Amino acid sequence: MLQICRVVARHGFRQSVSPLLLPNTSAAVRGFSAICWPPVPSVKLTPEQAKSREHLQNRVVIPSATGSPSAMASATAALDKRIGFLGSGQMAEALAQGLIKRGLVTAERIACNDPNPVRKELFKSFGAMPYDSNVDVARNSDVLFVAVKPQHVAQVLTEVRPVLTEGHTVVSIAAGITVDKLVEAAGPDAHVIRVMPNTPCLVGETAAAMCLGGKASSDDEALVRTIFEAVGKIYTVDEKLLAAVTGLSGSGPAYVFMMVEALADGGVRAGLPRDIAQALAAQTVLGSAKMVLETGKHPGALKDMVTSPAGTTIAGVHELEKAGVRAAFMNAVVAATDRANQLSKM
Ligand SMILES: NC(=O)C1=CN([C@@H]2O[C@H](COP(=O)(O)OP(=O)(O)OC[C@H]3O[C@@H](n4cnc5c(N)ncnc54)[C@H](O)[C@@H]3O)[C@@H](O)[C@H]2O)C=CC1
Ligand SMILES: O=C(O)[C@@H]1CCC=N1
Repeated sequence: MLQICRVVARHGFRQSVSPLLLPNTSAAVRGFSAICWPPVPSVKLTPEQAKSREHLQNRVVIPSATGSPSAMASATAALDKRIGFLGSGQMAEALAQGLIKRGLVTAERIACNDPNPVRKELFKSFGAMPYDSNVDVARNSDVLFVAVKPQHVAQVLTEVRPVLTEGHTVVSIAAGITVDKLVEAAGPDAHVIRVMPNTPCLVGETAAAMCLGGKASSDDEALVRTIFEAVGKIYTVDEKLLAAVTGLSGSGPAYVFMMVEALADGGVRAGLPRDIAQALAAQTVLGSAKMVLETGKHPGALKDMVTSPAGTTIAGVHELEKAGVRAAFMNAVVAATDRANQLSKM
């Protein structure tokens, strides 16, 4: 606890806690609520649980840059590359805006095209450079993101193929489109990387994975890593695992947003105002995810730390188990993975 206080003093955080906010175990990692409340657990702990919690309270907490645009912008050095987007839809927008916020590229070094003028206007509104053709985007970029729906990938790559050079790194984010298909459309000399990102790029917290194809080199890989590490985390995996990545983290934000919405609905059903219910739900997901990442503990052990005998949490957990929530999440990931595999075969 003393160490947490020192970190707080160093970073100049102020305590601002509404009396409405009850502490949860995530608070110890977040480093805010834990300071405002003495470590009085809301549940009785077993000696083992108390020890785990003591361990958490003694951690030095380094606050993340996420959440404050200015902090995010200073977190990353600028990249000396121009970035292009073939397709300026949801995922392209999340990535482009995330990269700008992190200060990796300035907006005018982002080129884009889209047949939908509304999308081009939107990109223009945050300073990016819309072009009238995919070829012009390719000519004005070094890293070329293929951000169209899977069924349009071959067409746009075939279009830009004549202007692709050694200097281009072609990055497809399309679900299910294999490296072989990308190389077939872009040409055997293309430096091709497949990435499966997710929309939290926008807030610097993507979970992404990539694999290399064609003439992609370790320099291309390092470049793509730099881009995605500016907006989150990226892992290099075998291509055969990318469908599962798509099912888990590519599609995953949708599952989590549904969970946040449902938790908030539960809060409203139990009498909370909507805005407070939603804020508590989202912060609970954020804090719990940080506890998994920062403590390295098994999620089951962290769950046990919240769950006191005959207490409130186990009553809720019992309902989730009766509804088959674990199987539902597993089935969702497997169904989305299967769909990604189907797309590969189309
Ligand atoms: N939305 C997400 O969370 C994620 C999406 N992806 C992948 O990203 C790709 C894009 O997905 P979204 O952004 O969600 O779709 P989207 O539909 O929002 O964006 C695709 C854009 O491509 C444009 N487009 C269509 N034909 C074009 C052409 N010939 N040239 C240039 N642009 C063209 C469309 O007008 C549209 O604005 C997909 O392949 C998807 O699998 C990957 C990870 C996450
Ligand atoms: O739903 C989709 O097909 C895309 C791929 C991963 C997330 N969204």
